[in-house]
Amino acid sequence: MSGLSVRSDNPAHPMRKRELQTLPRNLATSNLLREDSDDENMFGPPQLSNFGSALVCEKENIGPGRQIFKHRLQAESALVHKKNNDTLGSYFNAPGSHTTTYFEGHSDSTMLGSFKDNQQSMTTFNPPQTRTDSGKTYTFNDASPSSSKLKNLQQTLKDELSTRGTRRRNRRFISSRLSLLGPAKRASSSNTTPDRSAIGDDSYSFQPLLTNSPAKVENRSAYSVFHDSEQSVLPPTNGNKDTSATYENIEFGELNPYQYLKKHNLPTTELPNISRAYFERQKGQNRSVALRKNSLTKDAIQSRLASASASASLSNSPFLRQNEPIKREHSLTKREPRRKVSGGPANNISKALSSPALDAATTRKAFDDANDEISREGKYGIIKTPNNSNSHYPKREVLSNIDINSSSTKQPLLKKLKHANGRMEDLQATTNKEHIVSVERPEEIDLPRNFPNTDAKKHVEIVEPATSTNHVSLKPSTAGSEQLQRKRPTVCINGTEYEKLELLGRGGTSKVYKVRNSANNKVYALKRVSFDEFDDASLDGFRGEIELMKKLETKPRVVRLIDHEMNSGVLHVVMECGDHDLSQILAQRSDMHLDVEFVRYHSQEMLKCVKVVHEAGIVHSDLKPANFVFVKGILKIIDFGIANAVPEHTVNIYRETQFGTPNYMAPETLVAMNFTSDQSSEQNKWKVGKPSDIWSCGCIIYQMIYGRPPYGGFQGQNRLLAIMNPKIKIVYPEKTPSGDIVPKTAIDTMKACLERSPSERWTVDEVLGGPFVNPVAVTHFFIRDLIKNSVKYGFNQRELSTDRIEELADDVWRRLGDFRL
Ligand SMILES: Nc1ncnc2c1ncn2[C@@H]1O[C@H](COP(=O)(O)OP(=O)(O)OP(=O)(O)O)[C@@H](O)[C@H]1O
Repeated sequence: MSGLSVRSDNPAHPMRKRELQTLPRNLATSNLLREDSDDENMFGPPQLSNFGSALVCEKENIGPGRQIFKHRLQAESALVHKKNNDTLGSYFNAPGSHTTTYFEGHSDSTMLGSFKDNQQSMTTFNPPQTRTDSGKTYTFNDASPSSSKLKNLQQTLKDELSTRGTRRRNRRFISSRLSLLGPAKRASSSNTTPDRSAIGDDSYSFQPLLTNSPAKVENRSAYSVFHDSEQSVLPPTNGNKDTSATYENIEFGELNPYQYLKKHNLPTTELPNISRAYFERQKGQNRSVALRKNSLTKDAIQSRLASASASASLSNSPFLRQNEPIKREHSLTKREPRRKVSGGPANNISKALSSPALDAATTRKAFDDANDEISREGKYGIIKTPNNSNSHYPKREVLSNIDINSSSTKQPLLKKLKHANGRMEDLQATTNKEHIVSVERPEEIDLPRNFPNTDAKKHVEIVEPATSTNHVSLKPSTAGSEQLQRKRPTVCINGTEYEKLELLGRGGTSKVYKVRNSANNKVYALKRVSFDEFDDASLDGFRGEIELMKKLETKPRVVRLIDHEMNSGVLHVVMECGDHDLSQILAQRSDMHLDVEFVRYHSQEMLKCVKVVHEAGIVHSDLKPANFVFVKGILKIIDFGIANAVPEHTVNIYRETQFGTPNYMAPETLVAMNFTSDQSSEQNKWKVGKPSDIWSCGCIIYQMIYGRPPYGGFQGQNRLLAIMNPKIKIVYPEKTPSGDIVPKTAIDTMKACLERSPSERWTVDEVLGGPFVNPVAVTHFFIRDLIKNSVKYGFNQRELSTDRIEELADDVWRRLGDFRL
């Protein structure tokens, strides 16, 4: 069952037929058919019209218990938008819909829907089955004889609406174009409606365009005036509604629709039609091209496989592989608008290759232009006239004879060609997967023979020995390192080869290297001292150092001697290698705040080294931070260059030369030297002893706390004079330059080490056991117990001498040391 069913309360009413006959007229006069209605009105909510009014059910006509149905909107929408009667009918008369029962009085309806069998629908609106016009109610029934008329009416409405929509879109499109033209252009556009009489009737023909009604044809034909000479541009349509067919045979050439329109001075209203024809044609062409390219790509793959198996290197050239499967489609390139590229073929190539949006067409054009340039210049041979329009590019057999070495001037262009081909190959490799791009065969060029095998230049051997300049070995770094190793100097000491790795430091007469034993690959420090063979004093000094190191080689706090050799004015001493010396560590912390624990720990380590030397009866006499090195975390003493064995029970020894470092030298060593006028041999000797090393240790502790040695503020010889001058006292600020508080115990220790009188200085054991280096910790319990015992002791011993109190203090102190909290 289909169709619109309108039913009145009285189907036999005489007014019914008449009203039905007047209905189309009402529809025609409704706003739906208004000529000048715009799209918004057309497709928006329907306006109240006569027809719309007719859709309103009068309450009295519906009957008691029935609500007035005012869904004009739905009714009109249904009438306008439903395209077929089936849909329309199903909309109104679908099973279970509310229309049937509505008029049977068994259901109720609201604005949101109707009720049937007490079931409410919130989604389906009741259609306006009853409509009143001028107080009359119409009932549409499928069985009505006017059903066919209604169908026709619906069809007419639909046609009109679609036509009007198309017209509206055209107007919008054209008006936007016109707005771009500016007033003058718009005026001329509108002037494309010339007065026939004024122009001459014979020179113009009127072309009926988009229209459905004769009246519109007449009106619109006024906009379609063309000169005779342009008849072929826009052939007559003979009233054909589908105006796109009018433009089927138009030759656009390289023009786009708009250019075509402007060129032929067509009215802008025709632009949509021309565009439609233009794009329809493009669509067909694209489809055919895509099919052709797909087949070409398959050919290309097969060709590549074939060329890959070929032994000739030239046939493996990407340049040739690229061109082999190419078949030029002349019509295709003709269709594509070509860009004008300035700067010649070279620029074209570079632009094409440098373009981030490199595509097949760009690369192809660069390739073509390069070939064209080669051909024009004629440097590489005679250009053959293309045999046919589909063969414009050189054949691979011809290119195989090109000798790029025959002329140096040819190389840049050929390089460009190769480069372009490489890019084209990459491009094709990519596009082959997509089957959308074909690469065209370049124009045939007859080039000179002996074209070199360019692939041979690119050949890279991986494993073979280097026989050519292009050879690349897998082991360049290994070979390089071997060469470097060979270049490293080696020193042979007592038959053992040592390879010099780096310079660790240098002294007054020596250089110390980090070396590696070639036999066992162990790393050592090698001290190399140059001396005058005939300087007996120096020779004795070096021999004495070696002897001391041998004597102390078992001591863990002395750097271990490995080997030594002395000949030809050079002393080589191999010893265990340290990581950092103490001077490097102090320099690293120069900008840092005072760390008492750091000072305490390194003071301990240093004094332990000195203790070992002193216990061996040796005075180092040149202690300085640089002479202590950390070997695997243990501070060790080095450099016994001016050290001397101190005879047992001897406090001081005297040396004839002074090599010590002034910053850390004890005053007694300087006072004893010949800064006096007396040059006698006795006074010309340096007095050194164990207390001198303690002074040096005091200077190093002072530097660790205050950042510089005690007399570090003096420069040059003034420093020596200041050290010797007893009136110049060493200051011990309570705070460091950076404001850190210096512990009292640290100050006391420094004072004890830097006593001007050697006999008043603490020994190494005293410093090691001192409150700073070896602090004693007490607990609250210990203090409470101490007080308790003291009170008891005092109660019994009312009289206590100072000495007795001192004895008691020493006893407690000793016990605290043993207690070791
Ligand atoms: N065994 C070693 N391990 C690591 N580094 C060392 C070793 N021996 C010396 N050095 C480094 O080499 C530097 C110089 O060595 P050394 O102290 O023997 O020369 P020197 O005392 O300046 O000589 P001189 O006594 O002639 O002044 C040291 O400051 C130290 O940094």
